[in-house]
Amino acid sequence: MQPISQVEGSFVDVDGRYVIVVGRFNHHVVDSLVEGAVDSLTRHGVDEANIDIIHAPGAWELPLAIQRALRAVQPEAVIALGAVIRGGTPHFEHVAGECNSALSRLQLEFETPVANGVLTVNSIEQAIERAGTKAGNKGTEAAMAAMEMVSLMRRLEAPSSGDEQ
Ligand SMILES: Nc1c(NC[C@H](O)[C@H](O)[C@H](O)CO)[nH]c(=O)[nH]c1=O
Ligand SMILES: CC(=O)[C@@H](O)COP(=O)(O)O
Repeated sequence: MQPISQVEGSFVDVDGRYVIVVGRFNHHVVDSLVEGAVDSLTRHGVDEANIDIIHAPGAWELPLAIQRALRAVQPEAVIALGAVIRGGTPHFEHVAGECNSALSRLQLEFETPVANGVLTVNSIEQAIERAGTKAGNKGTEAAMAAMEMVSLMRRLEAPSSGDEQ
């Protein structure tokens, strides 16, 4: 039986341009997500000159900012960072739900990895736990996913007509 072909991304394809788009709301938490993402990219060899950071007011505005960045910058990947923390009204559901749905749609529409580092949590404590304390750093995780997806996309590149073997 032929071995099943397996393809996965690595962390050595680091010559691409990365755009980090940040929802500033709850910035004390989000700042730690940004720090984790930038640290992860640079420690894996991404040149700081190839990292752009774009700030939007909040998670609701992330999709539009990302769409514009995808068109204008044409990065290898986008890393979306933010912190949506449940309050006392249904607003959380709309902000979190619409943001996540749009990130997924943009990823597919532009065929560009949009790593999701947008916290959607029930409390400030949960947010702090996921921004570099006991539950890790979602910014770091999103950057790692972005680098791996950049590598995987390159390995899955649809061969152009001249490349067919
Ligand atoms: N409550 C949170 C928000 N709310 C603000 C919205 O994102 C948006 O900026 C506003 O509705 C104006 O359009 N944003 C977050 O990122 N996190 C929250 O917890
Ligand atoms: C995610 C939100 O919009 C939320 O933090 C706002 O809080 P509230 O629902 O109490 O207005």
